[in-house]
Formats: sequence, structure tokens, C-alpha cells
Amino acid sequence: MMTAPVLAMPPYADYIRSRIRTVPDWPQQGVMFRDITPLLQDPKTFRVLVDIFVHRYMDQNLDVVAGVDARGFILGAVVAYELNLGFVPVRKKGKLPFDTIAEEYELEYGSATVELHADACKAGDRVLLIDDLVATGGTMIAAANLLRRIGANVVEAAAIVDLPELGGSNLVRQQGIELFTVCDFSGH
Ligand SMILES: O=P(O)(O)OC[C@H]1O[C@H](OP(=O)(O)OP(=O)(O)O)[C@H](O)[C@@H]1O
Ligand SMILES: Nc1ncnc2[nH]cnc12
Repeated sequence: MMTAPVLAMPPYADYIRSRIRTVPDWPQQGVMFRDITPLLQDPKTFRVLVDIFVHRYMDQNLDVVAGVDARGFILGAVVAYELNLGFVPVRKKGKLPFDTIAEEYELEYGSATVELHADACKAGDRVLLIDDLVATGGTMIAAANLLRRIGANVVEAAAIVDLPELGGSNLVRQQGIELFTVCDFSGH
């Protein structure tokens, strides 16, 4: 896939990274939590962030944007709106009321199940999958698997943050899922 050359340049990564807060030992000892709330609450950084995604995907003939519960909803819904596309939620277990399919996966801290409405998109739909962060990759892979099971074409998975030391981004790509992340965090 073609990338937007200007917006993909490292200064944007540094700018976005500089607005993400690290909270050590949350939600448990040993986890360096990368908190995107400062990035979202500043109107300027939020707009830059959204624009990075909108410019990257505006010419990709997408049919729908899927976002992952819960932080993937924030960016995913705004990007869908700006691209004039519908938004599909991939939700944690037990939250979707209609016919659902489910995938279980492991997290950096625990395990979980995500679900998707069986009629969330049509077979062959070109889907952009958005979350805020890739850690072990379990969430993104499970969400992509759900979309693939209903016949969607996951054109790309995208997140704000990659934690490459946890190996998730490699795992996602090994599943044949294209992955775009704006910035990464290593160490402390
Ligand atoms: O790559 P992984 O190891 O799967 O981890 C990444 C996922 O973990 C976080 O969500 P979390 O499950 O904490 O839920 P939240 O969005 O409701 O905070 C994050 O928002 C991603 O969805
Ligand atoms: N280190 C981390 N920071 C923020 N969100 C996460 N989700 C999984 N691991 C995370």
C-alpha cells in the first residue's frame, strides 16, 4: 500500500510520541502503561493524529472502519466519520446484542474475548481496523480474525502505538495482516 510521504515522516512520530504519557506499574507491577489521554485532550495533537490516519486512508477505497473496544473506538469513529464511512465496533464479550461471533486471546495482562456482529460488514468489504496500541498483538489478531471470518478484506490494521519489544507487531504481520503504527515505545 502507498503511504503518505510527508505525514509518515519521523517528526510526526516524535511529536505524537511526546504527547503520550508513561505510567509505570499500571495496572500492575512491571507494566509501563502508555497513556494516550494527553494526546486526545489537546485539540491540536488530536487533530494531527486524526489527520495522519485520514490522509493515509483517504484514497484506499475503503468500505468500513472497524474499531476495537474501548480505546480503538475513540480514533476509529472519528476516522470513519472523516472518511465518510460507517463504523463497526469489535467489542469485549457480552456487549453486542445481536448474532455474534467470538475470538479469545491473551493480553499483556490477562486474557479476554472479543466479539463482532455477524452482519457487521459484507463479504469482500475493504475494512480498516483501528486500535490505539499493539502490545502482544493478541487483540489486533483476534479482531482481524473476526472480520476475516465474516468475509471482510482487512486492508490494514492501524494503531497509534507499537510496543515492539512485546513482539505483537511482528506477530500481526506474520498473520498476513498489514500493520501501520504512528510511533513506538521501547524500554522505559
Ligand atoms: O496487543 P495486546 O497485547 O492485545 O494489547 C493491546 C490492547 O490492550 C488494550 O486494551 P485493553 O484490553 O486494556 O482494553 P481497553 O481498551 O478497554 O482499555 C489496548 O487498547 C489494545 O486494545
Ligand atoms: N503497556 C500498555 N500501555 C497501554 N495499553 C496497553 N495495552 C496493553 N499493554 C499496554
